[in-house]
Amino acid sequence: MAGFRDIDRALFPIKSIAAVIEIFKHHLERTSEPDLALLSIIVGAVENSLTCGRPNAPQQISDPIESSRLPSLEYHTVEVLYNKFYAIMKGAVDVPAKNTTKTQYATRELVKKVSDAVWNTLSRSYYKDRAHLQSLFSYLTGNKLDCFGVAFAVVAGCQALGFADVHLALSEDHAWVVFGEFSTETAEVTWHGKGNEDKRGQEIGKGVAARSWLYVNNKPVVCTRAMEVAALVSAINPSLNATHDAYEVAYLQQELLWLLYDLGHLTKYPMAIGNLGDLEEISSTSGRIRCDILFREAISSARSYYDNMHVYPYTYQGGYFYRNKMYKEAFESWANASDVIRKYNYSRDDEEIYKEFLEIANELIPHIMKVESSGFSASCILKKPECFAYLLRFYDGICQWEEGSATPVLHIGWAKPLVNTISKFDSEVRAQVNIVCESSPGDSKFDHKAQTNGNATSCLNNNNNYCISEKENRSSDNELIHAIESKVISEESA
Ligand SMILES: CC1(C)CN=C(N2CCN(c3ncnc4sc(C(F)(F)C(F)(F)F)cc34)CC2)S1
Repeated sequence: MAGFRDIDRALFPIKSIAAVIEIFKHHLERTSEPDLALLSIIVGAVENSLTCGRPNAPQQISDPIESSRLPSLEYHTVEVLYNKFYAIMKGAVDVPAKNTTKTQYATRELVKKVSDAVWNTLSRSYYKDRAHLQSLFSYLTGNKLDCFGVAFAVVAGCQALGFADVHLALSEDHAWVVFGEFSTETAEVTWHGKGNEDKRGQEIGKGVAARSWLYVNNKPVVCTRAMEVAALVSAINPSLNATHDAYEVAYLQQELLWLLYDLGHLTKYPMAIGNLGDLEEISSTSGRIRCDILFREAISSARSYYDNMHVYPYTYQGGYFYRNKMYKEAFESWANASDVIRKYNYSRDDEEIYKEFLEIANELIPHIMKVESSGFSASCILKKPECFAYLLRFYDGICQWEEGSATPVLHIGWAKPLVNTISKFDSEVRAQVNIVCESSPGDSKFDHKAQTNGNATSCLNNNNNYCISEKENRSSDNELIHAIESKVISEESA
C-alpha cells in the first residue's frame, strides 16, 4: 500500500494551506509517484471544510495561509478514509499476489471491475452537476462523485492496486483511461452528459463519435501521474456559492498549479495552464509571468502537442480579451477557436462547446457591437477591416462545423445577431476585406491543413487588404450572409 510515509505523517495535523502545499511538494519532488488517493482525500477535506463548512463554524480570520484558519485535519481521519478506499478496491478485484518480478499490466476486465466498484458504491440519486463532488473525500464520506471524479477514482484505485500503467485521458469535456504495456488500450469508465447511456468498459469512440469534438479527434491529454495531480488540482472548486469563492481554496489551487507549472507538469496540459491564467487574472502573483502570457502558452501547447484540435485555449484567451475590453483581440481568438471547431462534425455529445459558441455569437459579440456603436468607443473596431474579417472567419467556422454533420447547428436564433453584427460595418470597411477562394481538396475535414493554421484563413495580402480563405467559391461576404440567411429561412419554412 503506497499511502503514508513518515514525512507525510510528520506534516499532520494539517492546520494551514502551507502544510497542504508541503505535502504536494513532497509527493511531487521526492517520491517515485505521487499517491493520487491520499492527495485527493486531503484537498477534498480542505475544500469541504472551507466551502461546505457549517455556517456557524468559528470564522476567526487569522492568516489562513500560514496559521490555522483550517479546522485541523488529523492524520487519523485521512488514514481511515485512505484505508476505506483501499479496502473497496481490494475487495473488488482479487489481484494475483505479485509472485513474479514481471510488471503486471491492467486488463480491460480489471479496469471495468474497478470502475464497477466505484460505480456501485455511489449514492442512488444525487444532483450530478453539484460543486465539490470531484474528490475522493466526497466519494468516501458522501458516496457522491461527478463524472470527472469517477474517472479519477478509477485511476487512483488502479494505482492503489499496483497498476502503474492505468492513466487518465482527458478531452475538453470527457475523461476516460488508457492502459496496457504501450498505453494503447482505452476504456470508458464514467458517464458523459445527461440522459446518455454510459459506455463503461468499451473502447473510446471509433465510429462517428471519433469525429465529434468530445473525443478531440483522438488527441486527448494522456496524463502522467503528476499530470493526474494537475487534473485533481484543476478540479479543486473554490466556490462558496454562486457569487463568492473561498479565498483560501483559490489561493491553494493557484499555488499548487504554480508548483506543477515549475516542475513542468503543465507543459502538455492546456486547460490547466488556462485555469492558472484565470486565477492570475483575478489575483496576480508577484514575480510570475502575466496571465495573457499563460493564455498564449496554453494555445502553443495545444498547437504543439494536440494538432490544434482543442478549442478551449482560444476561448480562455478570448474571454480574457473580452473582459479587458480588448475587442479586436477577442475577435481574433474567437476566429481561431472557430478554425478548430470547423474541422469537426457536430454531434449530440458536443452540447458544451455548442453552448460556448452560442454565448460568444449571441451574447458577447452583440454586447461588443452595442457598446462599440454607442459612439463613445475607444477601439473603433467598426472601422477596422481585420475585425470584420475575424468575424467572418468566426461565423464561417461555425457554418463549416455544421456541414457534413448529422445534427444541425444554426437556427434562426443565430441569424439575427449575426446579420445585426455584420451590418454594423460600413460598406467601405467591408470592401477592404478580400474573400480569397481556395479550391478545397475535397477530402475529409481533418485533412484540411490550410484550415488548421489560425493565421492561414485571415491574413494580410500583398496590397495590404485582409483576405479570408473560403472553402467553397462564395465570392463575397454578402454571399456568406445570403448563404446563412437562406439556410435559416429554408429551415424556418420547413
Ligand atoms: C474557456 C473555458 C470556458 C473556461 N473554463 C474552462 N474549463 C474549466 C476547466 N476545465 C478543465 N480543466 C482542467 N482539466 C479538465 S479535464 C475536463 C474534462 F475532461 F471535461 C472532464 F474531466 F471530463 F471534466 C475538464 C477540465 C474544463 C474547461 S473552458
